[in-house]
Amino acid sequence: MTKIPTTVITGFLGSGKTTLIRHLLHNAGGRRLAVIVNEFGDIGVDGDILRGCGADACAEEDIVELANGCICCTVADDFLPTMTKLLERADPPEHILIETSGLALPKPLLKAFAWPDVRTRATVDGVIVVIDAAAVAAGRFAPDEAALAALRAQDPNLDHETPLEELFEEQLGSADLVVLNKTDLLDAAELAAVERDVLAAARAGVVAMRACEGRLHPSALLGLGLSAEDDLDSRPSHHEAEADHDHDDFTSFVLHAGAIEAAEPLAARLGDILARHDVLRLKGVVAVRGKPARLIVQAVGPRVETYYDRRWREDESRMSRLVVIGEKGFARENIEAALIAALV
Ligand SMILES: Nc1nc2c(ncn2[C@@H]2O[C@H](COP(=O)(O)OP(=O)(O)OP(=O)(O)O)[C@@H](O)[C@H]2O)c(=O)[nH]1
Repeated sequence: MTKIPTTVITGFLGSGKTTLIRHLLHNAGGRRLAVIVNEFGDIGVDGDILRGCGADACAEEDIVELANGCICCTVADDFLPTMTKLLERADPPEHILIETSGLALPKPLLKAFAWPDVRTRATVDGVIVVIDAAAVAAGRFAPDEAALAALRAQDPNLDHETPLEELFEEQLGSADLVVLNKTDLLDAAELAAVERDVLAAARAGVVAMRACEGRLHPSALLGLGLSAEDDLDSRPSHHEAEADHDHDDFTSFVLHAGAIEAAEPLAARLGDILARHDVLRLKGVVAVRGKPARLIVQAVGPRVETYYDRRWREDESRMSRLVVIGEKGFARENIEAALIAALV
């Protein structure tokens, strides 16, 4: 039996995974694709955005959400049944894309491809790690050396890595191909420096492709034919010994609100809130009074983007909902209060 090639697309929160998949779906060249989308946070935004993009390569039912937590922790309960169902379809997809949550450790997912139900019918074509080149250049994944030195002076046994740095390394270490995304936000010298640092942290032989909004030709991303599930030992992991990794270092909440009066001031208001608080990611759907379409809100670090995607359906209630993700201990009450005040 021919195995269905499956591409795992991973990378930190907001690096551009959904954007890259949207581009793939619109340029699939007749190939029938299915997408499994996993998100951190209690509401699915990415699946909704992908379904809203209306690409021919992928019907709405071919986009499947795994919403019960990070894919690396729910492999047996969520991923395997979903994948098996997809593979058992009378008319299975020609290629499967899996978007992991931005906080996922890819290795437990790769290990699932060794399970008998999956192994005989699917193979990991390749692991693509999408990198927010601007966030790397801004030092978001690098430790604050001065602060760490001070902490270490108090406690010499201190773990030397921050949660962000560790996750970044873990994802990068699993890559077959690195997409250096958001190149529009950097100049040539900055980009070259990021590329050098990223490749130094990846496995030997891994190449980086530069991209803006994930716009790469599908032939560069799909059909790598690497059977990554047979090559797990070369992918280092901090969590090899942990059966269950519960993302203790990160947390999220969902904010529900009514329709807002006008879209224009929202981005600036959100930008202001994000400049004052340590939010890693904010995204969701906002209803604007009198507007027939949904306003999508996206923020990665302090950068905010808003755009209308599709019309509200008759059966949908026109409510706003935002998911907010940060490191554990972030000022949830203050952020929540500020967001409620901004969503008017
Ligand atoms: N400037 C710039 N923005 C980009 C680029 N690619 C994506 N973005 C924006 O970055 C934000 C996050 O993009 P997504 O594709 O949702 O990122 P993601 O990795 O799927 O996010 P999570 O699933 O939350 O981890 C959105 O506002 C995108 O429009 C790019 O190349 N340049």
